[in-house]
Amino acid sequence: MIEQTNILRIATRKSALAMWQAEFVKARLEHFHPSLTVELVPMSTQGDIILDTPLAKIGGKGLFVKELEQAMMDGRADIAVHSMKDVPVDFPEGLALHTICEREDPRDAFVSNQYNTLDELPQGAVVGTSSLRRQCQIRALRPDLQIKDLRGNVNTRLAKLDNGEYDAIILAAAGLLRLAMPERIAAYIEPEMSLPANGQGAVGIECRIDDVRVQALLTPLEHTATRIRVNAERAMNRRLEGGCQVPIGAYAEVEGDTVHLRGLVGAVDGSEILHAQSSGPVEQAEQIGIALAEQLLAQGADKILAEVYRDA
Ligand SMILES: NCc1[nH]cc(CCC(=O)O)c1CC(=O)O
Repeated sequence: MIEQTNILRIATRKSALAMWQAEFVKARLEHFHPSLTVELVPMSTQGDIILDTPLAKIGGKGLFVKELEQAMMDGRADIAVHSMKDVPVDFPEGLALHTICEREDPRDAFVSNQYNTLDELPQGAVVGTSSLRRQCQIRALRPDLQIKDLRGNVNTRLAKLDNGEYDAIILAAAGLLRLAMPERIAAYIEPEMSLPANGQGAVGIECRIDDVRVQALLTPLEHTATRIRVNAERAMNRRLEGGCQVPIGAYAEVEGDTVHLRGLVGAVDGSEILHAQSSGPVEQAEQIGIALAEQLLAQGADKILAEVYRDA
């Protein structure tokens, strides 16, 4: 392949997990394009800087991507590597999600130094999570537990657990597996008990819409089944206006030519959780996501979400 420029710069957050994901994309790009030089451009985002306020109150997940997007718009970077879970449903003008890489384990993980499972936790135990989605599902399973906010990157959260501030914390299994800490996972929480967030475990790559050079370089990193699953999940979130931190779960699986999607909207206190599921041909992943959102809205999801936004 003839390349005018042989350098590609990756905008990334500085957290260990973000750096791992950027290094992973760098390695994949260098594997497919041996003559390409890939450089990382690490930066701090508002989401990394403001650590003392619950995410829902400071504007949600867009905070983790804005600085990276600005770097691409200014030409300081060519791509941004994101955890799909942290990517808002809409992109700024001139940027788009071009590539979705193969998904890691999408499940939530139960992490504790004393207890092996959620069931083993004694009455009133303190569980750390900053995710409304995890909070409402745990409250529904175990109304007696105390949920305490937990912010910071994966290592910060683990340090807070080790300090004794929590009896257990819930993290995405993907983050712990990528950071080579599988022994930290006391138990995987099955989707039936804690439906993952849309895109959890998948890495996505954003770039400028008009950058055909970079798009050609990215193409071999695309994973079709993951793309279908994440498209269905994100379409559901988008229809529910799940723009910021919300108690929404969305999880799709592909079986042959069929995509199965499960969705959930919950009241933060776990008092009410709406579930829905739907299946259809993979070519219609997004329509299935939208239809599922509409099923949830018809069950009253709009009222639950309006309450969440009012309290945030
Ligand atoms: N909210 C932060 C975040 N964004 C992505 C991951 C994990 C990795 C992934 O989902 O790909 C995490 C940590 C967590 O939820 O424990």
